[in-house]
Amino acid sequence: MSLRVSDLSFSYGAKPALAAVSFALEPGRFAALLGPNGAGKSTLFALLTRLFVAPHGRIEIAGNDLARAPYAALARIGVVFQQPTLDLDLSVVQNLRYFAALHGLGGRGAMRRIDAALERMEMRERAGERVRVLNGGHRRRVEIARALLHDPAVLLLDEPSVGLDPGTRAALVDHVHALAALDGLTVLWATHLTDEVRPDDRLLLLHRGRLQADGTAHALQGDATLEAWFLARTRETA
Ligand SMILES: Nc1ncnc2c1ncn2[C@@H]1O[C@H](COP(=O)(O)OP(=O)(O)OP(=O)(O)O)[C@@H](O)[C@H]1O
Repeated sequence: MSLRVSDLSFSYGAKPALAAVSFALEPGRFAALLGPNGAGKSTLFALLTRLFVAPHGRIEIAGNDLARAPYAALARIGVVFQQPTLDLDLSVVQNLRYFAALHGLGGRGAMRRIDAALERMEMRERAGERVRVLNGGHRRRVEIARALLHDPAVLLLDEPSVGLDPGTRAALVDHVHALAALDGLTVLWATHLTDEVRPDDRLLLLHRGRLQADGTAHALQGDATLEAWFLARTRETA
């Protein structure tokens, strides 16, 4: 398994945010982490990236225990956070070189990886342009290329389509599906939008900090639309 989460719980003070969450993802899998606002998606990502340390439970990334071998585990994970973090005044390639250097990658080896990552995201011909002139979808693709530079086994994306128009969103979802299918990358894509989930995707439904459903999207939704299924499963009972 590329990513294994076992019995993970977390609270902000007295307020529980995640309760006994467990799942495992195999290589090449696109998994949608679907949940309404406040479900606990960002908290789960903060634990997976070790921004927070989980007091309960266990996380394994490509066979490395995040608590016992954090450097080995984090080296196998690529992350695209909800808030864009590119330097708008640097070119695409300068942004990527800076990040490569943070990972101890330099010289020709780094440039080869940068070329390959931009190629994977169909952004190679934009390498010399300032990020400021790129549209939102292309900026997101650069961020994904950056997250792939160190050749991770697992790619985490926290609501990466926020602020993009529907066509651009759909193209980005397609791109990342292709990465999982062609490169054997394990993808965990957090969203609250059901139209980003494909029928064959693994679907993890998170609501009020609990994993409420885990399976293939088409099997979970049955005869309902995914939107109707999602609303029924997450309707607040006051
Ligand atoms: N720093 C914090 N302090 C206290 N409570 C927090 C903090 N961050 C998140 N929470 C609470 O924890 C719960 C889970 O929040 P989280 O941000 O993980 O959800 P989410 O699914 O990512 O939502 P969103 O889509 O709005 O980002 C929510 O009830 C939220 O109010």
